[in-house]
Amino acid sequence: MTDVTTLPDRRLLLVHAHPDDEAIGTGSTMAHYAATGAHVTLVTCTLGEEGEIHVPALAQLAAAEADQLGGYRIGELAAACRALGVADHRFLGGAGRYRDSGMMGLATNEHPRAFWQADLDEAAGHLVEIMREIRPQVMITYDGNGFYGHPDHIQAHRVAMRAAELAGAEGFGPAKIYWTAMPQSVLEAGMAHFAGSSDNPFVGIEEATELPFCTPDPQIAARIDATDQHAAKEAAMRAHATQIPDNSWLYSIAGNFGSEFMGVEYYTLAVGEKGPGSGPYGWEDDLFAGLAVADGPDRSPVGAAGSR
Ligand SMILES: CC(=O)N[C@H]1[C@@H](O[C@@H]2[C@H](O)[C@H](O)[C@@H](O)[C@H](O)[C@H]2O)O[C@H](CO)[C@@H](O)[C@@H]1O
Ligand SMILES: [Zn+2]
Repeated sequence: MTDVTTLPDRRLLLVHAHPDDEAIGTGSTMAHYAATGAHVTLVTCTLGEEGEIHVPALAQLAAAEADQLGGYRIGELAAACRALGVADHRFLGGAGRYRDSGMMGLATNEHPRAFWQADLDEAAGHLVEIMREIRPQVMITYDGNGFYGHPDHIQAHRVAMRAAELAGAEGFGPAKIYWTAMPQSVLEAGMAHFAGSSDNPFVGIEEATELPFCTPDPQIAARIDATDQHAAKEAAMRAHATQIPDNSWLYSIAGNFGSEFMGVEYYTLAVGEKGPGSGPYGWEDDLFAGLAVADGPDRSPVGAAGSR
């Protein structure tokens, strides 16, 4: 059990569904806050047992074969966390407690240990104990649709929000809760890039507004430009080699539909007061903006110039 008085002033908790999500959606944000002295805790809810395998030599690890992909992805995730400079990583309920449910509608959703089948309060209880220990001021997870509708992402949202409610009732819930998002203007500028990516579950969609993860620009609360950390994010994504082949749609997502923007990540604010921001919609450039710890000694400016 960590003594919170020994931790840095700024403490960020991220709740993700599978090994790879942390890099794709929040890798630069994690690397930035780790590099500037905040304590970053990553909680991953499953081992990703049902994932595809884009490394031919590992094909027999698949769920329908040796069913060893989950264990292998523990190693990929450890390498990704090293690349991001994040040392505090936990699996929700311990490694292997909750199984990857597979894509929505598949029979794997019904597996008795599938995260999609988890008892909400039991799963949230594991996260409450991490919040009790770390006392994060800021939490990041997904919106109610899980960003793109995957059952484990939807469940991660539900569990994270329930845990924050329970922790809040005991006085140690996060003051600000953000959900990952992509602004409509960014998606519209990169649709051609997105349409040309591989293994894309949304292939054929031509209008950005038809993508489930499209958020109108005025609803975005924070734009974290950690472009100086884009190499760390790319290294973390490469660590997830079984999941993210070179031309994967996930590189489009990670790079905001344009690899030159790999270091910029966007969020809506679900809980808490938005702090000072800039631009036409007052986007924050720091997730701790408005909190007493925002001006801590280890704070360094985030939010380079940059148009997206
Ligand atoms: C980013 C993410 O959530 N990845 C999940 C997802 O992977 C997708 C899945 O394999 C699908 O079949 C592919 O078409 C798609 O390209 C993948 O992104 O779902 C997996 C199974 O639940 C999960 O292991 C993976 O981490
Ligand atoms: Zn995922």
